[in-house]
Amino acid sequence: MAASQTDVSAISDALRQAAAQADNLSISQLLMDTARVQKMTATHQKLHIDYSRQLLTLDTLHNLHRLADATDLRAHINAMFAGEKINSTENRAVLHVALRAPKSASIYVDGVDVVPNVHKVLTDINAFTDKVRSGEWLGATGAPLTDVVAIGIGGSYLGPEFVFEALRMHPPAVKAAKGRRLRFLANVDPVDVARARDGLDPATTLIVVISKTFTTAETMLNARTMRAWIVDALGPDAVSKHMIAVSTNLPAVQDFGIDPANVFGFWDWVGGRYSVSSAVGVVPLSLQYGHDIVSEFLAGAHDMDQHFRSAPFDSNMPVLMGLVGVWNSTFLGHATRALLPYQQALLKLAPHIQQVDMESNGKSVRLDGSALSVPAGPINFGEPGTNGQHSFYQLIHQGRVVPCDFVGVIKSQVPISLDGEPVSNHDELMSNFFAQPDALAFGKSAEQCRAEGVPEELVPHKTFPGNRPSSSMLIEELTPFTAGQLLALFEHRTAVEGFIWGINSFDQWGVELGKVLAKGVRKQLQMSRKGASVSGFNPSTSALLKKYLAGSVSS
Ligand SMILES: O=P(O)(O)OC[C@H]1O[C@H](O)[C@H](O)[C@@H](O)[C@@H]1O
Repeated sequence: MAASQTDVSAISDALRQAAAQADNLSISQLLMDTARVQKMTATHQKLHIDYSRQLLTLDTLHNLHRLADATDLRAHINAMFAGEKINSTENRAVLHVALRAPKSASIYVDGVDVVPNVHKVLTDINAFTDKVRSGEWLGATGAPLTDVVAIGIGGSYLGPEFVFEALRMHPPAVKAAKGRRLRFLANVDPVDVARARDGLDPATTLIVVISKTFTTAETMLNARTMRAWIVDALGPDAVSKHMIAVSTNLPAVQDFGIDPANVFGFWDWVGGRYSVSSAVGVVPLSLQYGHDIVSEFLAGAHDMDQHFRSAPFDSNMPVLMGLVGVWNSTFLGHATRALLPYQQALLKLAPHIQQVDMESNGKSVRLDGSALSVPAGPINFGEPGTNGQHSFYQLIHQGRVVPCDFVGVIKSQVPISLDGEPVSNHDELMSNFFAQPDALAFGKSAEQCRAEGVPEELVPHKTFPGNRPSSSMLIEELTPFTAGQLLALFEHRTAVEGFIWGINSFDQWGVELGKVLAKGVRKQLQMSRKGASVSGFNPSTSALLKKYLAGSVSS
């Protein structure tokens, strides 16, 4: 994939020049150009995005598209879908798209079509989860397993929780989940263990241990803790009825003592943060909602995969969002971006996308190991609106500039209209969704404040600079299908940005060092609990450890 370096440099120079002059642009004026506004939208089925509030002229947009071409974006996308080993530091393919491909598709890795294996696992999951849900699979006491604790962390937790929450109040999902509970246990903190099993009875609980590697320290300790909870209550033989696993490491699962017949596999070409469409998400979500709902979710993700793969770039949602991201991050120099869903069901979207994006693109070197002049991916954060408005929006209106992605839903999953109220609850929510992007874009001048009679000494405090970029996305309805589309859309935005930056978005070496250092601390704590003194750490860590071991901050 030989991108033309000359073209990339020339186009980047043009974009840098445009960025240097961006202060002279006014979003409020750009918004008066109807043709531009129409051009800066894209609709795909029940999703619509409007990025006309970006500090972006049509000329600059054109140059961003040229940058995509010069960096061979199309070839990178094709290579990903073709199963090429684009995760070069781990020599792996990147094929989460294969997890939602239809049976009729063929995708080869090392000469093997992976699609039949994907569908074999899905069929096995459907058979197992049907048995649990119907009461054919019973616990050790003969009671049905109505509750599930899904143990896993990072990619083995965040995606499944996002989908679980997105569908919790979706009426068909509510019906399908009747009488069932799904809890997640991610943190190794004993408080999280207590929260996960609070009110649950081992006799009616199924534990799903989810770990790609089956070596993650937190997950393994939580698995042992929950196994002890089952064994203490029901005896050792109960484990085979009450514990199942999802992993790529079958020997380790067997060593742990889970029946190999109750393990659902996936593959090294599924990155942890891209694994919600694998057994990682499908097992807990099917236990809760049944496989029809999960199939719709996978179909939605597949639909977005197809759109990403085949739509022309000027109407390709993930590509357009990625180009906007590159513009804001690399050229305008914004270090952060906010994801602001005006939809409580999407409360776990931002936490999930934080991992998808920051673990993928939080890199400082290119694929060839050479240093980037500026780090690649931005800091992502977010909260549902309107909650965020009462929390951090002060900063995004009058403090630092944070490009925002607003997400709104047209039809509520559960509409409420109170007699006597001027608007429905959902209209109230959405009034804020429509108002905030304009508040950011237009701001409020000192003159406007004065015209309103604001006392002169308060004018600087009540002025809003405006000219703050955002995009607004509308989803017709939040369903399993659109939740799948949304997930894949954000996954692919991250890939687009990474491809243009020339980095490997699919490894995560940056998480290793802390894990290694924790081993030394763990050993020290173990020895110190038997009387050994603290040694081998720097003065700061030694002092902190001594206080911890002494149980007091004053020692
Ligand atoms: O699924 P596991 O192997 O337990 O890994 C869980 C998580 O831990 C790792 O540290 C990585 O940062 C994540 O990408 C991964 O999803």
